[in-house]
Amino acid sequence: CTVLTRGFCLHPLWQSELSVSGGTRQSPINIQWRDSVYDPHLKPLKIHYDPTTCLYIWNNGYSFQVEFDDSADKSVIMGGPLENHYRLKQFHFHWGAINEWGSEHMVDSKVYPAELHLVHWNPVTSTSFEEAIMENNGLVVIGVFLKLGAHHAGLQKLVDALPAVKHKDTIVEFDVFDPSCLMPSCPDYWTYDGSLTTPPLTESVTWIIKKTPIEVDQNQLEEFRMLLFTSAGEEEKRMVDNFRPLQPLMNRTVRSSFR
Ligand SMILES: NS(=O)(=O)c1nccs1
Ligand SMILES: [Zn+2]
Repeated sequence: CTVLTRGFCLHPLWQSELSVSGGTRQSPINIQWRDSVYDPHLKPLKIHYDPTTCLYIWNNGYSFQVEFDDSADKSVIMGGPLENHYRLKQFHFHWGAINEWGSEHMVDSKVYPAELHLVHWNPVTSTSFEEAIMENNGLVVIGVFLKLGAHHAGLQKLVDALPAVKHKDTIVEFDVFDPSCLMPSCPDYWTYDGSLTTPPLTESVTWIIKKTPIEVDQNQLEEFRMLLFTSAGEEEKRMVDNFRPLQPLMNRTVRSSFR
């Protein structure tokens, strides 16, 4: 490991990708509450997820990901800063080796042990997720912070499936799950224009970061940390610290939906 930040080695995936050359709207960022601007025109976010669109969970070598059937407008979000509806494609998490770090975004330099990303694409301007990745504002990712606290019953169904996807490129069927159960009840969010935080790091994301974290317990976080970056038969490398370092805000303003 050649790059040390926060006292640990960066996963090779990000070592070479620390900053996309010429990037002006990279993610994640540190959200400075006092610099965010309340925008009264921001609407409440509307979320309608159909639990039967859930397909499977798989380990893609840097997180575990739950994939959805996005062939129709069944699991969609709209409102908020959005001009039209967006379809849910997948959700995944980023987390640390210990509870002291793990999230990608920060709030006033406060870091959380983990962060959930719900990834959506714009079916009005693109014909597929893969195409939307390359479109300006082709994607919307909702970020939800996880903090150490009470057991999260909704998350536990997901956690119970993780041993089946311990190794990279393993997959397990996972049907009927409603990710709305992972949303905090507080409607408040920040929003800003950014990028994917894993390759291809394209600057196509409208980020919506929920202000209030959800609570998960120690055992649930430790189950995340039992996953592996490595495939079966390879020398085991625990899947931890799979987050990208902070990127410069540059010429961007973070808007808030709340005063
Ligand atoms: N971590 S992220 O949600 O920005 C993402 N990267 C690639 C596909 S979705
Ligand atoms: Zn992510």
